[in-house]
Amino acid sequence: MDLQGYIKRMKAEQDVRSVPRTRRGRARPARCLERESFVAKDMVDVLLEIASDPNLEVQIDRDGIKAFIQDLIAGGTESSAMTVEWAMRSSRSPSGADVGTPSVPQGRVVDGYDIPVGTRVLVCVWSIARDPVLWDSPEEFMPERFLGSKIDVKGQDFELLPFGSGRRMCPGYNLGLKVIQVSLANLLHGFAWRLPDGMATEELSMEEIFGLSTPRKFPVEAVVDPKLAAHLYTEA
Ligand code: HEM
Repeated sequence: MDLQGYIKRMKAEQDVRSVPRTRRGRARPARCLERESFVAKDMVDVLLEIASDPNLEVQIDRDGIKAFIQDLIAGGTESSAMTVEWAMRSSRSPSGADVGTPSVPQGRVVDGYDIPVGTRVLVCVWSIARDPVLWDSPEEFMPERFLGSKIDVKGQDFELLPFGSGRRMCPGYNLGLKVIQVSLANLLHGFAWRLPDGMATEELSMEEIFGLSTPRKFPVEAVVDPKLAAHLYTEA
């Protein structure tokens, strides 16, 4: 199957995917999952087929395919999961967009510096996001600083680049933001969260460690109580 054929098939799949519903109008997760793995297997098949085509304008080899899939898995899971964990700070209702601290390096020519062609330039978005010239109390975790702010995370405001910018910007940013929003909404709507007895909010460590997605140094430990009727936690 060629790329066009694959895209057509994906679209047809999407149409089918929107159909299965429970009687209450909810999507049926089991059927969806089956289809997701089917689509993922298809994608790998198509990539392998493309890799063996000598006439392609831009060649992709098996290592390229592996890197691509690794990008999708790492980018599609850890980045969003880490953001949700950072956002789960007791007694606040933060949103995913509040906590963008990427550590994936990005390349740009730096204004005013003579960078020879071919130089690998890494922009440290970590320090830009903590620059006291740009941010008040940059070391403070203050999601509310973004309330009413015009700065967004879509690569246009260079003070905040959690998804990078330009043509190598994260292609999964929309999915990432939605996953974070839905995960947080469900966690906050479905459960009452508090710190373990005797622990004050200020004691919660905000230290981080170096990693692909800047994980917390210490995982959040919280006490969780259900807020909703029991059947709402098990219904498909
Ligand atoms: C909170 C969630 C996410 C964050 C913070 C994030 C962040 C980033 C960053 C900073 C880059 C590098 C951009 C650049 O070089 O300028 C990137 C690239 C990438 N991301 Fe994400 N990402 C997230 C979610 C996702 C998701 C959900 C997917 C896919 C399902 C994804 C797939 C990718 C891929 C394939 C690239 C490489 C793009 C390229 O090199 O052309 N990301 N991401």
